[in-house]
Order: sequence, then structure tokens, then C-alpha cells
Amino acid sequence: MHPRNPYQTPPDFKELALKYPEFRKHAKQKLTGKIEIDFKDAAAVRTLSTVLLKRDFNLDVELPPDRLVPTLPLRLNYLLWIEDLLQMVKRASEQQVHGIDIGTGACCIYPILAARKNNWNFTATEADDVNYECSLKTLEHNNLLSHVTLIKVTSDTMLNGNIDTSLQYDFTMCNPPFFDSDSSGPKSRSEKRALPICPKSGGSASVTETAVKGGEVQFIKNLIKDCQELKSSVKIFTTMVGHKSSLAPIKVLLKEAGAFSWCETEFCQGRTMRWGLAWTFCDTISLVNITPAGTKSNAKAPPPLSYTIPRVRWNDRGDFSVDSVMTKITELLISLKIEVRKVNKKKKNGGVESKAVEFIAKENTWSNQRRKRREEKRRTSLENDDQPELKKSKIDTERKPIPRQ
Ligand SMILES: C[S@@+](CC[C@H](N)C(=O)[O-])C[C@H]1O[C@@H](n2cnc3c(N)ncnc32)[C@H](O)[C@@H]1O
Repeated sequence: MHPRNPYQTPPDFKELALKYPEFRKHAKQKLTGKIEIDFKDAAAVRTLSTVLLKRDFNLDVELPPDRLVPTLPLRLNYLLWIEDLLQMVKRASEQQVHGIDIGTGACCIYPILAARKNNWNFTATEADDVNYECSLKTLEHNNLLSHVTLIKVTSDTMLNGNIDTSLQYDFTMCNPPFFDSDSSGPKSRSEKRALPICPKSGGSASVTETAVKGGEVQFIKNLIKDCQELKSSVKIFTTMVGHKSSLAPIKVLLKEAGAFSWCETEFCQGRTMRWGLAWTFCDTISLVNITPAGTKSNAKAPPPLSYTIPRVRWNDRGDFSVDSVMTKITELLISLKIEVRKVNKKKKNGGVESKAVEFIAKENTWSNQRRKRREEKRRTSLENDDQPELKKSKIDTERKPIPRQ
């Protein structure tokens, strides 16, 4: 899940059931007391999406019963990745973002979320009559016609002839029909395993939404063909990919088309995996893979190490100022042959004065400190037997190395 995705924390179904009677109808209480819905029930999943759109984005949406239900965690993962990609594009800060959504579905899900969340403008295309009509109603009902231009297109077209080429677009996005309408059923390449249609979306999607001649690879191939004609009008082209096996042939097509750079990402939401591909023909944009923290491939960051030095451990119990403690910690690190690289300027951290040092341990100098201190004591008392050794307070240094700050 993208680190900025608000559904990293799943919605509280109990709270939704209490607030929305239409959701309550689908909520079931388990023996444990936990409230659940049946994700195989299209009506339940549809109601979940509509109440979340209402509660979290102030969007009133009515979804038709026989069309694909847009689940929000995946839709937001795709939009958030586009937000990340736009960081790689130099653009005037006051310039309004304008995107294109190819095949916008039954409620213009990406344009309405992006308009509410980011105030972006969109041109959205749709080939299916029912989806086009429902999307238009959604835009009217939510006063979003000033943000979204909806265009009815034919399914044998992609971008060419459908968009206004006198405008400059920041990106295109697309959730294509994943399956091949010519195959007897949605099968994997090996034909061994049936691939699910729109998993966890309640399975209410129509064939025109989920299947197309040649499947997603052919659909994206048509898109790449159109991109070449429109490369001066669009900065970044993107698409979602439903099957991992489609990524390699699409990347070959991008290379053949002369894309300047491209990158990919994973959209992980529960057990459903999707992929995102972005490419550009602009030689000023260098797209690089971004794996947002928190996605599957990212190792969990270890918790920060914190250590409280008790007052009794200091000789000088009177001076416990930040500067004095900092000096002592630095001395301690230097005595352990740790390279202290930089002392940051004072900064305010939540109102508390704080300081930081960056340090590097080149070898393990902190183990067996007690034995080393005993040896040192014996050595110094032999060298300076006229000087009585000060009784030193014990500082526990037999700890793991302190990580770089
Ligand atoms: C998988 S659905 C995605 C809908 C929506 N974007 C979403 O993410 O929920 C694909 C959509 O593309 C539409 N579509 C198929 N071919 C198209 C084409 N050539 N141009 C525009 N829309 C098309 C379908 O009618 C369908 O609504």
C-alpha cells in the first residue's frame, strides 16, 4: 500500500454500519464481535465504495449494479504514484495539473478523486454507454463538470482524435480491460489456472469493461501507437497492468517505440496485486522506479534505538544541559574510536532543544569494555602510581552500536 494511502488502516466497519443504514444491511457480526462484509457480494462491495467516497471525499456516487465496482485502496495507490511521478517533472507551481483518463468507468473514479483531493483537471474518455451516462450524472451531481471533460468514444479508438491536442497534458492514466475477449475464458498464459475477474470487486463487471480483443497487451500496444503521435502534448503516459506476465512484452513495445525512459511500480492492496507502468518521450524527464516505503519489497525499518543516560552515571551531576550532555556523548564516542562526522545546528524538535551528530563505527571498539577498563586501570596505575585514580562512575558502553542519526 502506498505510504500516503489513507486505507493503510482499514475502515472501521462498525463505525460505517452505525453511520450508514445502507451499509448496515450488508454488515455481519462474527462470533468474535467483529463486523465484516462479504467481499464476494457485489452489492456489499459497491455499498462500501459509495459510503467511503461519501465519508472520506464528500462525493455522492451511485454505481450501476452491472458494472465494475471501483475499490478505493487500488484507485488511490495508482493516483498517489502519479503524484510521485509528477515530482520528476519540472512545472510551474501555479500551473494546474491536467490528466487524461482512458476508460473512466461508471463514475469517473480517478478524475473525481483527483479533483477532490488535488484540484486536478481531467479529460476522461469512455466507450461504454452505461458507464458514460453514469459518469456524466456523477460529475453533474458533484459539481465537477468544471474539472472533468467527459468524452464518449468508440472502443476501436484510444487517444488520437479524441483529445484536444492544442492543450498540454501532464499525464495519461488507464485501467485497461485485462482479459482477452477471444480466449474461451480468463486464463493465465499457461492455461492452467483461471485468472479471477476483478478480484474482490464483487464480480459485477461487464465483459466490455474487463475483456478486449488481444487482452491488455494489445490494448496498451494501441495506446503506445497513439502516444507517438501525441508525444509533444503529453508529458508522461501511464497504465495499470493486471498480469505481471504482460510487463515484459509491453516494455519491449516501449523500447521499439523509442520511449526516452520508463519505470514501473507495484500496487499492493491486501491479496490483490497490480502493476503500474509509466513512460515518456520527453528527453528532459528521467523516470525512475520508486518503491514507496511500506510496499511488499521494502524491508521494515528497524525501530530507532534510544538510550536514557541516568543522572547518577555522570561525575558532573550539576551540569545536565544539552551542550554538556552532547559534549559527554561525543567524548564517549571518540573514546570508542568512533568517527564523529558532523554536529548539526541546534534545532527545535517539538519545542524541545535537540542536537544531532552523524558518526561512523569502523570497527567494534565497544565490546568487552569492562575488561578493557580493568587493563587500562592497571596500566595507568603502573605508569602514574603517584596519582591516585579518580573513582569513575560506570558508563554502560557494552551495548549495541548506536545507529547513524
Ligand atoms: C477495467 S474498466 C476501468 C474503469 C475505471 N477506470 C476504473 O478503474 O474503475 C475499463 C474501462 O475502459 C472502457 N473502455 C474500453 N475500451 C475503451 C476505449 N477504447 N476507449 C475508452 N474506454 C474504453 C470500458 O468501457 C471500461 O469502462
